[in-house]
Amino acid sequence: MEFGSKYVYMKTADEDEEIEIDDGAMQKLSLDLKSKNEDEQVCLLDILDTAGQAEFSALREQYMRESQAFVIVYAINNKNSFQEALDIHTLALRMQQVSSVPAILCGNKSDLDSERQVPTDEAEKEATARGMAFLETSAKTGANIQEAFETLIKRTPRYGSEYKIAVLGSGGVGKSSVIIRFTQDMFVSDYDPTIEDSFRKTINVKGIPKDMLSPKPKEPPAMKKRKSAGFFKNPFGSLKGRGAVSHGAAAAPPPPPPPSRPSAPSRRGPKKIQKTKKTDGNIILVSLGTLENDPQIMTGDAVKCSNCPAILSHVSEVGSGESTKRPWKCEFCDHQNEVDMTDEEIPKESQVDFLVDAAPEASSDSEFTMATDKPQSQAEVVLYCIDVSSSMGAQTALPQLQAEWYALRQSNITSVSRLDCIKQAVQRQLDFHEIETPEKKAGLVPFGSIIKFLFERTSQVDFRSVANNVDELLKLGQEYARTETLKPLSENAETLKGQVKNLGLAGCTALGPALTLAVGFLSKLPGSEIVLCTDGLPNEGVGSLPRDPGFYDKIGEIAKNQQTTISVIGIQTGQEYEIETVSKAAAITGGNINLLNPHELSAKMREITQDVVVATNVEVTALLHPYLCFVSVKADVNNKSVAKCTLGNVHKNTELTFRFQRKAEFKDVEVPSLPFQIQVHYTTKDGRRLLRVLTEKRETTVDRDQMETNLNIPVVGATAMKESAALAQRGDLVGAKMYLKQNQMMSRNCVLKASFNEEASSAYLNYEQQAVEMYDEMDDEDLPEMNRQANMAKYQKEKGLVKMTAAGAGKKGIIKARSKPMSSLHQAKYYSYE
Ligand SMILES: Nc1nc2c(ncn2[C@@H]2O[C@H](COP(=O)(O)OP(=O)(O)OP(=O)(O)O)[C@@H](O)[C@H]2O)c(=O)[nH]1
Repeated sequence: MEFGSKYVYMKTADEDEEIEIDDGAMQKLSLDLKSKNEDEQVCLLDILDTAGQAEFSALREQYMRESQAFVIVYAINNKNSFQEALDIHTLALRMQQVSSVPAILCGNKSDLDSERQVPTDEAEKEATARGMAFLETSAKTGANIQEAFETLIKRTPRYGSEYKIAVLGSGGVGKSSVIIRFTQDMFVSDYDPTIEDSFRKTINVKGIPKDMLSPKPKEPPAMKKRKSAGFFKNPFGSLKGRGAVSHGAAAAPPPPPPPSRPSAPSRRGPKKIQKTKKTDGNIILVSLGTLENDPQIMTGDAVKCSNCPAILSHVSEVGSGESTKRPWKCEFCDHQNEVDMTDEEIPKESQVDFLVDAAPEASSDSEFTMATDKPQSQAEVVLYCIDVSSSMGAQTALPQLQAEWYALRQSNITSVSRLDCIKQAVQRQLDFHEIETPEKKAGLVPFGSIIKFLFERTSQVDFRSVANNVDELLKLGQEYARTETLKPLSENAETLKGQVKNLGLAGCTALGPALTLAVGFLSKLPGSEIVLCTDGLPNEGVGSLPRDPGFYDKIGEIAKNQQTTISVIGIQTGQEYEIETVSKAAAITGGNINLLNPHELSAKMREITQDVVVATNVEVTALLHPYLCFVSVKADVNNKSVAKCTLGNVHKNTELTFRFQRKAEFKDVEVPSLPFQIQVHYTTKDGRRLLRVLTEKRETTVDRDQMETNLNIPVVGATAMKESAALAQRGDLVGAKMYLKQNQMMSRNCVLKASFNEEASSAYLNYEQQAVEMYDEMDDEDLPEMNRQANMAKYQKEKGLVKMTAAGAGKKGIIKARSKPMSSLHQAKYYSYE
């Protein structure tokens, strides 16, 4: 549990001041970061860790165009990676259409000198000839890591304190390791290929040459276009056109990058002034991904107050007395309880777990007996529902860079079909699961005008007569679950991969029926997942668009109730309405929604599997002291101090935020501190039902200054963006913009009052950067309002924002710190992909 401010701000809704905000473009508030030493500059590095594997290289084009400076990495014990590093440099120059670019070539893994394949002098000579700086580094020992980034900064023209840097190089050379060593001073020895990650770090650099400090006053193209850390993964960003789509035609050259928009609004009328109440730091943020961690289970049951929902915790004061009748005055409602517990049974930590139900024994007489001997456990099944309708045959031209890259490697691929991309992506996923989680069961549900279940064997589903009836389709799915066999990947991965390979195009798009059948099939397998891959033009049976948009809410609810997650991988077609409608089902179940260029499919598939379900059937109760009430969450009708929400499946990155304020009727009561409690009921992967109780006590204040100076900017920022996105999605774009601005102002005050505390300012700049981008999207008059609203989905769901906005180094790397090493088998397979 994290709070928006160190202090609970004790003002009621009516009491606090109003401010006036205009709806003009959101400006970056110039916060000039100054170092105490004159010859030193504060530099805020926004570092992008890119994918090394060719599989993910479609995104490189964007990095290369939009970054200001590059760290190009090879491994000294890998000759090929050196050659590739040089090729990457060549492409970077070509993409930026310049003859030189700020870059440093890093020969990483210098600690492995005995395996050296690239002589130092050869590499240095090449780097010098190409105008790059050069250093040999070791992420393992830390040698030259800091120096590498400082050297790069000294060669990069300074336009404000922010530097956008991309780290490029082949797979496995140590790009992520170099960044993690630099930002967090640690070394991660396991290998897990990166898709894309962002990190931030502020450093002071001495001795930046004068010509870099006052470069020509032209804005580098890079600075405007590249999204900041954390928002580069932009599922809906493609609405604005990324990559070119052509139907069956030969490769078309990609469109030129969109010109950067002037920041001043051009067509808008005079600025509107809005009066609004000041916002505050009364926020609680709960990261539910931690449910994955091993629970520290208390002996005995949770002890409840007999008057309110509170549970006895480490902040409770339990009097001494006979062991069976010890007094406990509830810190929430003041009720005098008598409890029967020993000192050992009183929680000592702010977070404790209680066992509610042991894992059910596997029984053989369950209604659905799967054809394996093992009992079906949680999160063990993933169904890929794959659209094979004729529109999936449309060809997409490869992005320019990727085409050049292939050309460089003597392959003349210039375009691929949507279905080809999906096939490749699913095959990779099967490979991945086969090695990493061989016990997992996977099945394919291709759909066009016919629907098949491709599990151990192939069955064509006879759904025609019930194509327009959700209940009948669900039933049919359930029937198939009784008869169809899903075998673990260790036994049938090869068969499945063969089936994927042979998928062919087939007529119309019975998307709704296929999805319903899949949901029906999984009805007795809580924690399972459906990955729906489609270009989103459903035109047969339930869910046909535009006839039946309500279907997607309905099927989403059904899936959520049975604890099935639906994720959507939508292909960019220009028909965004359809895909957004289909995606509602995913939003309801807490699944991922991605709309993307076909080239990014495998990356997305991988991302989905990395964002695993950590707990199912999750129910959260948040409890405030009766002096306080929740704002804008569904609080208990009779008791505004209790909020409940049912979340279903929870992923590693699921976060909940609550806002609260003082109740008007307790305006004059003085109280030095107040308790807060979050109770989470959840089912673990091994089937146990647990209750996690988080309790904290916080000091109060009525002094706005004290509350503001002690803000937790990452928490405030993350909440502001989420809530603002929610407002925009509900159609209140103006309210959303005001809200964002207001929080920006409050956070800025914090930084100013905290007298330029480095951590706070760096956290602020990070938040501001993201908020300005989000604001610009809401303000984008080139986009229809509906699309602007829809764009906000990504902000609402944006993962790891808090980690990203954390002061100083982005903490994402730590989250990424791989819990499980990738097997050497997987690595070998991974490297062998063409
Ligand atoms: N000995 C040694 N091993 C390193 C060093 N840097 C990275 N490694 C190891 O090399 C492997 C790959 O490192 P990563 O940082 O994941 O490589 P990457 O370039 O980000 O790889 P992709 O994500 O595929 O692009 C890991 O097992 C690291 O522990 C180093 O300086 N010395």
